[in-house]
Formats: sequence, structure tokens, C-alpha cells
Amino acid sequence: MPLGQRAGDKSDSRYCGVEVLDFPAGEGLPAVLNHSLASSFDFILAPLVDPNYRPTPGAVLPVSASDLVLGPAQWSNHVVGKISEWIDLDAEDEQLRLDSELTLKQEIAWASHLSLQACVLPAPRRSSCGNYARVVNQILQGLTNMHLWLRLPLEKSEPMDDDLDKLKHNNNALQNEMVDSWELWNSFRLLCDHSSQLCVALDISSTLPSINSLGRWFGEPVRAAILQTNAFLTNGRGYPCLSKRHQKLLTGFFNHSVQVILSGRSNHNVPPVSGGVLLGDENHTEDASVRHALSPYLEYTAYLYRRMDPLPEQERFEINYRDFLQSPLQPLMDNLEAQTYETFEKDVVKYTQYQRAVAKALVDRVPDDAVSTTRTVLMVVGAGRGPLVRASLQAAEETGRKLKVYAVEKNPNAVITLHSLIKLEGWESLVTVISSDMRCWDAPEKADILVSELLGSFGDNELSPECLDGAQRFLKPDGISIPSSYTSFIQPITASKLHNDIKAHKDIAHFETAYVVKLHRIATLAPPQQVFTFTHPDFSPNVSNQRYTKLQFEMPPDMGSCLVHGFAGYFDSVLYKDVHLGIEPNTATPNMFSWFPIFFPLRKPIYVPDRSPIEVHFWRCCAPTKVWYEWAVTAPTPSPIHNSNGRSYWVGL
Ligand SMILES: C[S@@+](CC[C@H](N)C(=O)[O-])C[C@H]1O[C@@H](n2cnc3c(N)ncnc32)[C@H](O)[C@@H]1O
Repeated sequence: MPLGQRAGDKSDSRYCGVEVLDFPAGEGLPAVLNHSLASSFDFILAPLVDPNYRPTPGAVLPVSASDLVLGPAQWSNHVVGKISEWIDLDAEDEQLRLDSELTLKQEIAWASHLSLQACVLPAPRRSSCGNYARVVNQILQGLTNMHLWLRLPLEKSEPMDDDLDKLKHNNNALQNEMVDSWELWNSFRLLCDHSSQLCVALDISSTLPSINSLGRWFGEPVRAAILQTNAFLTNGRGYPCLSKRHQKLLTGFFNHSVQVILSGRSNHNVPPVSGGVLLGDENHTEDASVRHALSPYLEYTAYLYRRMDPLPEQERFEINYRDFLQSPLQPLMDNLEAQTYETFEKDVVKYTQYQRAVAKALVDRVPDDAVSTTRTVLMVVGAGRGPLVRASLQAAEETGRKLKVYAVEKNPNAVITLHSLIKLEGWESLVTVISSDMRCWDAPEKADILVSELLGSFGDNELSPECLDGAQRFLKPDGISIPSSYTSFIQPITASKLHNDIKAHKDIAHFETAYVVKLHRIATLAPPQQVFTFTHPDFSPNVSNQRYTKLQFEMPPDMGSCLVHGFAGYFDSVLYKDVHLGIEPNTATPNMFSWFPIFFPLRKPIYVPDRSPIEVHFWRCCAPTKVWYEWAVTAPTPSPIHNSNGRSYWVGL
């Protein structure tokens, strides 16, 4: 039974499992599964084979239960396979290594036969696990649907078997020799070439590493958080509860579709909470006489799940866009469709900001004593279907200023809509529609105010600079451009899902393309930094829109190493004076949904060792018919220069 219903959120984190440590005497897997399901768990993590089994020629695999005992739906929906924990593929002992390889392959073959969705691989026993990864990699080549979850402790783990000797001789080395489980994961997945079927199950116990170190996991394919009973504290009434840090981590996991699996022996033998979150359910049928030992922990986990705030309406609307890569729009080269305009026009916040900016500009431009004698000429360039015309007229009404508006639009279809809007609203005496590209329009008079919204997720990536360079010909020398400037930002991120989705195309071009994407399963590794700024108008001679910026990002000192899959990009725009609009996370305009971030991928993810800075270069390149970005990393290790000459991705002029 799911932990709860959260409106709009259908992610797997609703389901909670329980790890089967051993089968009670006389009870096999079917009985344990039934008991767990009856106790409101959704699935079990259970051994598929007798843990005492060692391969012997001719022996039949001693399975926990066969496919005659449980039906296919039960196996596939309610059982995650636990691969035998004794296997040690990097042991010194060759026989142990060979037995381990054979057993691992037999167990996975059996799990595939049962159509399980996933199997948990035991945690590597050593920091060097090349042979383990080799065998898993072989298995991954042959898997169709099943996923493998590599089990790892969520802590700067205890030294591994082969590190112990070193430590005995040098106590001071202890701190440095501690193995960061993320490092283990990283080398394992690199050896398995970023297989999209290799995921992570994190064991959570009582101690947690720093927030920055934990944060890295949100960009990794973590599928399960195995929450140990020893991670729980005891509240005043004797019931299990979690520390604030554990609660926050769990909420983070719930928000990232990570399932909880409870594990360990019960340390809290308490009766059900009356009216408790699970027992309070109408169709709950738990029999108190056979109460599951981990029920109190499940009840607390469900309480944390249900306590989360509902997803805001906007998030619910955008849920299907999470981590979905889209090509950026090219409104200059292409003509947008009605549906796209309609989506833009729903963003009330964006137009409110524009209205505020125009109102302030009008008041600055026309003093109160000149209101009756002055008519301001305002040109909306790239008017689309007219929302900025409306916002400008409303600003005029609000400030009591007189306005003459030109609505310039190059999309002939949007121009038709503009004409009907003006007729419908009775704006014929106020607004003139111009069907033209702003770069070549011969304006009959000069404008006091030029209003445009030609901004992409990265600010200048829809070629606002090139368009406004053309349009400023008809702006008065002291005229105002709204926006007056915009700046792009980037920050390095871990984004294994995005990397795998791009990799699936099996070409370089997709790794040299920028994508618009609602980033979700990512880890941001350092604060965003400014890339390029454009200011309007700019009447200085020989204005160039080419840009080059070199940036250095320092990761937090307590984070540990990380893998950078690419850069998240944003923009912020000053519309007029203190009125701004943008998506840069630190200053993002609340409740505005017109822009998702942009993502610049790296062909080969870059490993950044603990406390090493990453050095990045971004170029904006211009040619007569196109504009494009090139990007590269030079430290800690160089990447190829991406998108040389705009060979894979460019924006048409
Ligand atoms: C991002 S849309 C914004 C439309 C509208 N202002 C809004 O906020 O809904 C940009 C509009 O500018 C138009 N556009 C782009 N480049 C242009 C150019 N050089 N001259 C005229 N219109 C242009 C596009 O056709 C599109 O309608």
C-alpha cells in the first residue's frame, strides 16, 4: 500500500519496501512476502538463493521460491532480488573469485527468468573492484529490462578489507584513507561505461556525511534508500523517529523518486499509534497478532511522506517535463505556432513585470506636468500575438500617459492575429501593426521606448542582440530599451540521466547541442556565475556580439570529488531600473514559467577531484548567417572543444 497520495506525484517514491534478512524457521519467501504486503509494505528485497549455496558441478540452484509458487505479477511487482552477499569478485583467492562470478551470473539469470524489475548487487568489498565491474558489465550487455542497483553505504565509509593493513601501520592516514562511497560508485559506473541499467541503492545508517557531500547523489541514478533501523532515534513516547538531517534527506529522496526500503532488526517494540497514518486507512487489514517487526518504522516513514507539502500547481503542470530534453526554439529563423504563443501568454508574471517596467519608463520619460501635451512613441518589436502591446497600454492607463504604439512582427501568421486583436479590443487609433523584420523596417518616426521579449533560456540565445542592433536604428538617441540588459549564467552539474539520454543517440552532434530542460534529477556543484552580458541600446561604433568568457568554479570543500556531465544555463534580465525578470536560481522571478533552464552537455563527463577547481570556457561566435556557442573545459582535465564552427548546433540569423 503506497505511503500516501500526493496530488500530481505518481513517482515510485510512494512505494516502501522491506529487506528480508533471513527467512524465519518454517517460513519461505511466499509467506514472508504475504506478511509484508499484509503489513502495508509494497515490496520485499529478498535473497533469491540459499545464502549457503556455493557452486558445485551438477547442483540445482537452491532458489528461495520458484515461479510455480509465486505468479509472474507477484515476482515482478513485489520482489526485488538480493544477490548473495558473500560474493567477492576481487578476492585474492581465485576459487572464491570464480565461485562468485558463477553465482552472480546464475542468480541474475534466475532473476531475469522471473522478470524481476531490479536486483540489488552487494556493496563492493574493496576500493578496487575492477573484476566485479567487469562481470557486471558483461551481465549488463545481456539484460533487457531488469536494472541492477549497486548497494553502497551513504557515508564516508569504513576502510575496506585491503586498506586495513595500510592503516595499521599509519594511524594518521586514517582520515585520508577513508573511502568515499561516491568514489566507488564513480569508478564502477565508469568501468561499466555509464550503463543506464546500472543504478544505486544507498544504505542509510545513523551517521550522515555533510550536506554538500550528500547533494552529489541527487544527480546520480539512486533508486533506493535502504534505511537501517539503527538510523532511527526514539521519541519521548518510545516510538522511532529520525533526526532533522535524516528527515531532510528522506524528503529529498521522496522528491527525486527514490524508494525507501526499511532494513535491520527492530529496536522499537511498540504498539500501533492509534489513528496512525497507515492504520487510519479504511481498507487497512493489519492483524495486530502478526504485526510486522518493522511496522513502527513504516508508520513513521509514511508520516514523513504525508507530511510533505503538496506539489505546487506549477510543479504539477511541469512534472512531465522533468529532465526531458527539448531543442531550444528558434523564433527568428522559424515561425512560432499559435499553441506556442498561447503557452507564453499564460505567464501572467512575465507580463506583469513588463507592465511595471513600461510604467516606470513612462513616468521617467513624461513628467506629470507634460502628461496632457506629450504622446510617447512605444514600439513593441517581436510583438507576437500582442501581449506586450496589452501590457504597454495598461501601463499607459495606469500612469495616465498618452501612448502611440507600433507592433512590429515578422511572423505573418501572428500578424493576422494581431490585426484581429486590435479590432476586437478597439485599439485602432492607438496601435499600428507592422508586418516586417525589425532589422529591415524603415520606421516613419523614432521611438521613445522599444519593448521586446526575444530572450531565450540563456538570454541571448534567441538572438535578441542581433535583432535589437537592427531595431535601435529607430530608437531616439535618449530612448529606452526594455529590456535594458540581460546576462547569462552557468553552473556545473551532475546529471547522469541527461547524459544517458544524450548518449542513446550514439553520435557526437547530440553532445554538442544545447537543450532546454526542466532540470530535476541533478546535483548543482557550485553557485552559478555570469557568462555574457548585452546592454541596449548600444550606439557605440563597431559593436560586436562575439563574446568569450573563462570561468573557474570552486566546489565546496566538504563535498568530495564529483563528476560533471555539463553546465546548467540561466539568464537574468534588467527590464528597466529595478524591474528584472529571470531564471537564475538565486534571483529567479517567482511563479514565472516561460523558461526552463538550458543544458550544455559534455561529450565525456569530467571527473573533478576533491577540492580541485574546474575551469570552463564559453564562446559566442557570429557569422553572417548564424550564431553559435562553443564550450570546453581545461581543468582539471581538458575536454574537446564542443561544437567547433557550430557544426552541431547553431541559431539561424
Ligand atoms: C519569444 S516571442 C515573444 C512574443 C510576444 N512578445 C510575447 O511575449 O508573447 C518573440 C517574437 O518575436 C518575433 N521576432 C523574432 N525576431 C524578429 C525580428 N527580427 N523581427 C520581427 N519579429 C521578430 C517572433 O516571430 C516572435 O513572435
